[in-house]
Amino acid sequence: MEPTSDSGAGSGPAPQVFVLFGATGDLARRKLFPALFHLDRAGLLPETRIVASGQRPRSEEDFRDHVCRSLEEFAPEEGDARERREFAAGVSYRAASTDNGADLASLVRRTEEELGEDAERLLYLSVPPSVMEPMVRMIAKEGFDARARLVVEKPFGTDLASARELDAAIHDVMEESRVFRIDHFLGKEAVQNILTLRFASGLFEPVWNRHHVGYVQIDVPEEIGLEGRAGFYEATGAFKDMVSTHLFQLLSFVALEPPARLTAEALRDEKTKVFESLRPLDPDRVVFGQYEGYREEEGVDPRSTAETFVALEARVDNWRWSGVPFLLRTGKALRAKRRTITVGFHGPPLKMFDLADEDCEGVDELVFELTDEPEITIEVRAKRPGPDLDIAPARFVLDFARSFAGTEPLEAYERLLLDVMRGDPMLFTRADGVERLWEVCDPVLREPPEPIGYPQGSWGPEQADALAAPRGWRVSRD
Ligand SMILES: NC(=O)C1=CN([C@@H]2O[C@H](COP(=O)(O)OP(=O)(O)OC[C@H]3O[C@@H](n4cnc5c(N)ncnc54)[C@H](OP(=O)(O)O)[C@@H]3O)[C@@H](O)[C@H]2O)C=CC1
Ligand SMILES: O=C1O[C@H](COP(=O)(O)O)[C@@H](O)[C@H](O)[C@H]1O
Repeated sequence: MEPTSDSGAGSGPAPQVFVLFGATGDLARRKLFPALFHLDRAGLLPETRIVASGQRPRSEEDFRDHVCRSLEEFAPEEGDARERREFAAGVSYRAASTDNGADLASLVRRTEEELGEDAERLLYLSVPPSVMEPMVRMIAKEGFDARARLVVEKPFGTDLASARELDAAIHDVMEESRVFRIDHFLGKEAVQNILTLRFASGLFEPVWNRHHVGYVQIDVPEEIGLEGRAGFYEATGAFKDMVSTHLFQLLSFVALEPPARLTAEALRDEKTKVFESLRPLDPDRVVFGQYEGYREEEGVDPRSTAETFVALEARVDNWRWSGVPFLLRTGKALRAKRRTITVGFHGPPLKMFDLADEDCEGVDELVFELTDEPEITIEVRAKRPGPDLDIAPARFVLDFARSFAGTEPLEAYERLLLDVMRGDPMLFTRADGVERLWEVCDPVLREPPEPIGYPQGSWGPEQADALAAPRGWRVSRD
């Protein structure tokens, strides 16, 4: 997707000093180093020096080994051992804390001088929510902010008050146009296809409303459990980790009105209007769960009430969506990993064929699978080949492989890192939208439901199925 005007995107990005706070963490090893490595090998990365930082001192050699191991584990298909070592050799490491970043700051200045005077500084905050605001203050104190772009990882505070404090701290040191609040789900190819399908063709928009759509489901079950992130997860939980962030961002792409122009501000204005129209959540329409065995995980409080599963119903109170339930679900240690958006259309108004009553109630579903190689299908009914008029479910499949042979999709972080370097904020979230989302979530934060236990490998607590009645969760039906 190419922005048309106010995004600030230029030609090729300038050389970058990429300062990664939280470089010893899970996100860095799982996604960020593999993304940078891939961009580098694909020739898409401008000349870049990575300056990595965690709170504990480590030797540079030790950290480079850590980078190589991360690449081996999370990008096994990419390059060979020599290329991994060469990439890691370009990474430097300095410890920094929220109180002291002096060593790191002087390394960044030296690196910048080596890279030349047109070098740009990119500060990436991949640290837990509790550390964000003090880290921003430290960055200001050490003078890191000069000419920098700042990338802030979700969840952007943990409630309305803390989000406002974080924004205030950021705006003390940097203007909003330099701030990139990253939600990597918006970098996924299939998510951008929601916009193209809706607005680059005339087929869907006329039926994209309450008259034709019966429900929307945004369903992101995960098979993985804690993956050693107890510290982060105990303080954050599934609701703030996934729902108030990724799942609501996806909802905004499904629900937004056509922007007047394809510019970053016009698109983000429309997203914010969706958030403004969201009804504050009703805790009676929210189910929390916790997988059995969670309390025995290393680092978890044996009496923890952290939720590892959330299912809820959201309502967008505007003329387009009035009466249409938006059902959101996510959780850890579930039966399958999926990231699926389903738009369920009303069935035919009259029973012409010999179908059961429930089959007339909306099996026409448009399904987006948010995989790196996007999959978009439409579930309808068709005649089963043969002598009788047998009706059976069948699907249209968007044939990306044939339509776009020879092209390679970018993984979400790859795409978004490039966007930051190009100065294009279109796929990043804005402070007003984030603050409104915390208002919408406030009733649940104040009155969180008691998490209900569920077996690992299941679809979560049964109580979540009632939310999606009568048809149930599409992903559980597959
Ligand atoms: N993990 C994931 O899959 C995803 C995570 N995110 C977001 O990324 C961010 C980081 O998450 P994740 O990597 O999982 O978290 P981790 O807990 O795995 O890592 C946290 C990182 O922050 C550093 N850190 C913690 N406290 C301090 C401090 N007081 N001063 C300096 N550094 C500190 C840690 O350093 P040290 O190791 O030295 O303690 C570590 O490098 C979060 O905002 C999360 O929401 C977003 C998308 C996906
Ligand atoms: O932000 C997060 O996202 C991941 C899921 O991302 P995906 O791209 O692998 O689907 C989730 O596992 C993690 O808990 C969360 O912090």
